[in-house]
Amino acid sequence: MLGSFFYLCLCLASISVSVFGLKLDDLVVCPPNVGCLRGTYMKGYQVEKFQAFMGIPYALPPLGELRFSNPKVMPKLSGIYNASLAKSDCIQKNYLLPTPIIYGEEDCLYLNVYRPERISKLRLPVMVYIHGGGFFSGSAGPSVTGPEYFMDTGEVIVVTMAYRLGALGFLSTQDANIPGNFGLKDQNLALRWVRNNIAFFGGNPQRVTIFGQSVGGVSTHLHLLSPKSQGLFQAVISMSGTANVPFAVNSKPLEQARKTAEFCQIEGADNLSTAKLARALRNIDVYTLINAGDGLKFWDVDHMTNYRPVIEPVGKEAFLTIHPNKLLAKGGYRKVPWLLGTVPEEGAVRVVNIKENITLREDFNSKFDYLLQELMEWPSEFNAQQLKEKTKILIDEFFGGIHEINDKTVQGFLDLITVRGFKQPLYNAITDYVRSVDTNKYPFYMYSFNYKGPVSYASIYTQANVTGKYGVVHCDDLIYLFRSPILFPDFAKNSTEAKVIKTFVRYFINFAKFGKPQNVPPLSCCTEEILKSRPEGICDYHEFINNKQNTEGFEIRVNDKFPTNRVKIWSNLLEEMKNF
Ligand SMILES: COC(=O)/C=C(\C)CC/C=C(\C)CCC=C(C)C
Repeated sequence: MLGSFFYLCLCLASISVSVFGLKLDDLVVCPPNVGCLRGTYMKGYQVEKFQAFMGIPYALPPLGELRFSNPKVMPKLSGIYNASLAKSDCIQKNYLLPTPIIYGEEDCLYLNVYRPERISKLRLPVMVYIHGGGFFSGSAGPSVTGPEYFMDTGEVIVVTMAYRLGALGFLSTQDANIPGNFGLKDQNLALRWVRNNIAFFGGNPQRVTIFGQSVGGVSTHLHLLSPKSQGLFQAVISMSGTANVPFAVNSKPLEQARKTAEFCQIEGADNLSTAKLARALRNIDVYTLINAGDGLKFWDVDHMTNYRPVIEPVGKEAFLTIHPNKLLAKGGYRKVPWLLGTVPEEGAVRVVNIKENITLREDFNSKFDYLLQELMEWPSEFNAQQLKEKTKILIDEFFGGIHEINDKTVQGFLDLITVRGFKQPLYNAITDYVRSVDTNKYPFYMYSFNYKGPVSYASIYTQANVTGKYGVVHCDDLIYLFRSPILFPDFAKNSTEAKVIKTFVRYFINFAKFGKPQNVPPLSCCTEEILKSRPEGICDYHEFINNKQNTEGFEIRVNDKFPTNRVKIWSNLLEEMKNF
């Protein structure tokens, strides 16, 4: 009896402060290199409570000289740090909302750790979430990225982190003065924090899954490609974003840094040395800096994502030194269990507001060919004549030859952005993978979240309530993974949505635990031959879909349909994948 009492104390000593084996306080955790953190209890969605340690600093505040610098490890905290409150989001101008305003803080490099109330002696799998938001917006906080549904299971530890956004996260002079990729380096440092400290919360640092949505998905894929992130995780879930999307890499960062400086009224912005440019940009008021990003827009809020990851010169601290497309084509990255996710109407993230806002739509239609061409982000090697011809092919294919967004053509517009922005990159990422990796040894998995519920992000993207009108849109799968009390009301506990949450969260947790989906219909292994043999499809994937006929109201089935013909139209237009 006494023996097991001491054994229990020994286990608990690593996760909470103890004196002579007596726990002082469950809510105080003291990782030796971090210092002591006092967390709080939060209410679960189905369970009574779980523990939250929020606003933990993982890097020095990136202020003053540290603005546009690689993140620096946070020194050990003294005393007992109050980790019971979430910190502000990273300062951002959120172009995803119909009226973008600036909010948040420049001092924002904090992370949140959530764990079940009762921790077993077995270390729990850890799931680290990287939020999306186009590299210019998003939140790691519990009012948008609430961990309640994961905590209801009592089976995992969830970590969310904030990372620098927009110019502060991604502006670059492409040299040592402002190397860029700060947002990704922040994520990397947060992952290092998890590896070094999560055991003190009861987590298993050898069983870490990173998952992210949209540019969070892009980020997860980039971590898979970057040697800097080697050894920091054991599985990856990339939702609605891969490293080869057209908004993943900035091809002209220095030009953009100079333009930003010009819009900040910095004198001589276009010919200052990069050292002087960096000094001047470090001294600019943060609101002026963020508003300067508006000057980079060619129309309304487009391109939505201006500040992006960059290819850095080779160096000790570089995160990405080779273009992701090259790495993907060569298979030059680590092989860990990989789950890819998508939704049917990804393109709605931009299309809904253009269609619903009459002023915007009319303005778009008044310069339709020009704006459509610009939106497509063609590679710079095509000349004006080629672009004109390629745009015509798109208008014929997706708009039935009609040069206008209207009720008849809107679905075509939606399909166009969906395929160009998300599905063609997804298909290419898979093609590259099956070409270069033995998928019998290193399989990957895919899901499509098609469940149509009573709320939708479509109504967040525009002023009107358009839930359902555009189908299942970009971010809608998040509704069933994270509680977002500032965006959506809670679902009734006995609703179909509550069941979807339980099932979808379980799907993710099983992947984190076992490296593959469990207790769902099996998928056949994806090979190059299978992919090639399905001109109207893709390899098998799990589809989450409504089903009024069964008691659950939804089902998971195996599907293989994909807009492959349109993917190929794009691949031809981009002159990619000639031999596939
Ligand atoms: C939550 O959303 C995100 O993280 C991502 C974005 C806001 C980027 C959305 C990107 C587009 C609308 C552009 C798609 C790209 C082309 C059509 C070239």
